[in-house]
Amino acid sequence: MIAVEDLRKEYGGFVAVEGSSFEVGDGEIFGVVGPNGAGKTTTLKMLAGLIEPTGGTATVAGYDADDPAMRSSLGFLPEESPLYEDMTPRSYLRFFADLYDVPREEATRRSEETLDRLELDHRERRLGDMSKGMKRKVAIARSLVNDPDVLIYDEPASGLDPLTTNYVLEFTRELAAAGKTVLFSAHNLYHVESVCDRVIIMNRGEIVARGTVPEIRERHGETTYHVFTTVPVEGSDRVDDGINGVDTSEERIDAPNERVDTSDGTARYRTVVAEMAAVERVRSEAESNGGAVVDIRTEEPSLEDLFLDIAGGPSTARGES
Ligand SMILES: Nc1ncnc2c1ncn2[C@@H]1O[C@H](COP(=O)(O)OP(=O)(O)OP(=O)(O)O)[C@@H](O)[C@H]1O
Repeated sequence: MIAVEDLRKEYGGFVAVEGSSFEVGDGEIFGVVGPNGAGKTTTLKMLAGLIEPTGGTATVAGYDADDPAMRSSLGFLPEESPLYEDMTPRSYLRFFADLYDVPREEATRRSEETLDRLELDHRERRLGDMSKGMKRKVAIARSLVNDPDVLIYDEPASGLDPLTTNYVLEFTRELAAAGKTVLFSAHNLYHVESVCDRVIIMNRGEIVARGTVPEIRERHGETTYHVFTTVPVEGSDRVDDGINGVDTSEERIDAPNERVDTSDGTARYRTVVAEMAAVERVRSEAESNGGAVVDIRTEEPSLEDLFLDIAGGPSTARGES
């Protein structure tokens, strides 16, 4: 597991991470998200023992993060992971297994299993001749050669096509299901939402939101109602009442839709509102225009929406000019 308490990193007078505290349990996938410069990589590198914190503590798999003994329990996948171009996936993985003193047979079995799971062919091809996606798979396999308890993955799916991305996300879920602790950072918030049990949102070096996505949604988000009517709803002033800044623009729905599409090609109109009271105003206005409400759907904000709301301000860290 991972335990972080009041972690801080200063570069000169510049505060890159401050007051960061969180815990990640065994079998949990924990997301670290935030805009550029929020302090994500700095946090991950402190946990991987690659940079020294200015303050606070970080424990990884029961070791202080700066204890070299911790490395044997950690699989770190940095955002950029240059590989030795003249090696093949097999020789490269063997090389790292040797560094960790993994017995040869065990290392071969483990590496082949991971490469099978990630569907990496051409295991004797020169790494320098492989695509970016193939190299990423080799880097992921490398993070597992020592069978670590804790995985720290920075943008694991970066540069991968959608199919391979799905393999990697599914694979990450399997690692957690097998009891590994996974810290996962990615800019693609749909990936984060689909794999992470809990997340923290960082901005300017600090954690500004935390919890499961539904918890964050409850605290910071707003459900919106999409009201479909048979007639345009005029008088947006009236409709706007109590809408709390949500986009209320009416939009003709031309695209086919299970319920909205009608066999006689009748148009439907959608109004987006933020409260049930506003739905009723749309209904009465439609009825007074000779129409009716034909459908109401609720839409919950995605992690992406929440992120933009919470961390949408300038991403400059404090102390930066
Ligand atoms: N070695 C360094 N010296 C000085 N400042 C640094 C150093 N490394 C990082 N920083 C600064 O610390 C802040 C946090 O950087 P960090 O790389 O942790 O952000 P991030 O959230 O990972 O961003 P990104 O999404 O762009 O990768 C940034 O403002 C960055 O410029």
